[in-house]
Amino acid sequence: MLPHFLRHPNMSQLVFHLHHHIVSPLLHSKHSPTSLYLPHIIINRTFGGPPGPYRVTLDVSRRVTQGSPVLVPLKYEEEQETEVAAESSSEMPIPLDRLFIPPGVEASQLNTAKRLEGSNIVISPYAYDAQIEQAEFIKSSSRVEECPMNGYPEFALVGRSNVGKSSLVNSLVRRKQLAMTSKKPGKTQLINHFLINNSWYLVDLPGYGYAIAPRAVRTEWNAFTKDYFLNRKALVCVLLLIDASIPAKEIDIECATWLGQNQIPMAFVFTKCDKRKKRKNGNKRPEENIYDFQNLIREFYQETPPWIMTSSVTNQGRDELLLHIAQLKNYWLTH
Ligand SMILES: Nc1nc2c(ncn2[C@@H]2O[C@H](COP(=O)(O)OP(=O)(O)OP(=O)(O)O)[C@@H](O)[C@H]2O)c(=O)[nH]1
Ligand SMILES: [Mg+2]
Repeated sequence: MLPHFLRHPNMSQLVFHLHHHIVSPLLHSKHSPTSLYLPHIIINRTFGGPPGPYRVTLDVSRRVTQGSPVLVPLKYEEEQETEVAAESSSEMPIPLDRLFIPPGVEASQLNTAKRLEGSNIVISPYAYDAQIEQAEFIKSSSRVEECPMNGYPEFALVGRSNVGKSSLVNSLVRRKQLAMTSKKPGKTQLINHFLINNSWYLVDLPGYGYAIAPRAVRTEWNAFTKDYFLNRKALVCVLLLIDASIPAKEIDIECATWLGQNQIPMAFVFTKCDKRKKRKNGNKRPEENIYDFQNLIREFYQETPPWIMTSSVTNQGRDELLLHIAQLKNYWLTH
């Protein structure tokens, strides 16, 4: 460990300084031909807290094989709990490298940026007009070619059968049964388009991993959804729903991995965060399941993906998810 102590007035200057005076020289110094050592920089500073001074530590012990992707070797850690205006007092601060920075946020804005409660999502200047005033069921389709073709931006809900996709649609639009829900998995078998505020679509997709469905149906689902994810031009973001009341299933990890490897814009929407099963039976809290899940999928994502906690019973995360949808949609419409 090589300790360095720097004083710097703002984060972007600090990062610039670190890269030019510390990271670059280290990367270009005497390394063996097959491997190099990436400095691992720890900056003790809470996101959203006051600017510097920062305590910077260089850890040159991480060996990275040449040819593997060079990740920006910066790690930010909290030194103390600093007051952060946007976060509720009960929430833990999130290190900067675990935050999702949406498009439209400049590096210089990071010092003052706020994040959505119950999520790792930073709020951008495009987070406006988020409320749903009008919601209308448009059609059910069984193939991508049958889906509406007017090019409105689209947000697709995907996830295991019974995870709560249709319930989330109803919670977002504040209607009891706009989307049909059921205790029995496999209720939604078609792609349902809901037109919101006459300007964008919320799409309820059939659930995956529906065990009772014949294998042929499941294979077809895979072919269909992959086609949809890869070729639907108006698809702004896939909302992958994961049940936070239980540990993630293998099929959830598979889906998350596939989306990450194919670089499909997505967000993890954790559902059923109101459900707290008894700990004495070995169950974990939603927060713990969410934490475990992220560790399982981290390596498949180049950048930290966005995640948000929701419940269709208490409507936790409803306004926050709508704000995230709005900031992506508004950016998409203007670029
Ligand atoms: N406690 C709790 N239960 C929920 C929540 N969301 C959904 N459920 C319940 O989970 C069950 C399945 O919900 P659906 O919304 O039909 O699930 P789905 O993902 O649309 O399922 P398919 O259409 O079969 O793919 C229902 O019994 C819901 O009442 C939630 O946030 N909290
Ligand atoms: Mg459904």
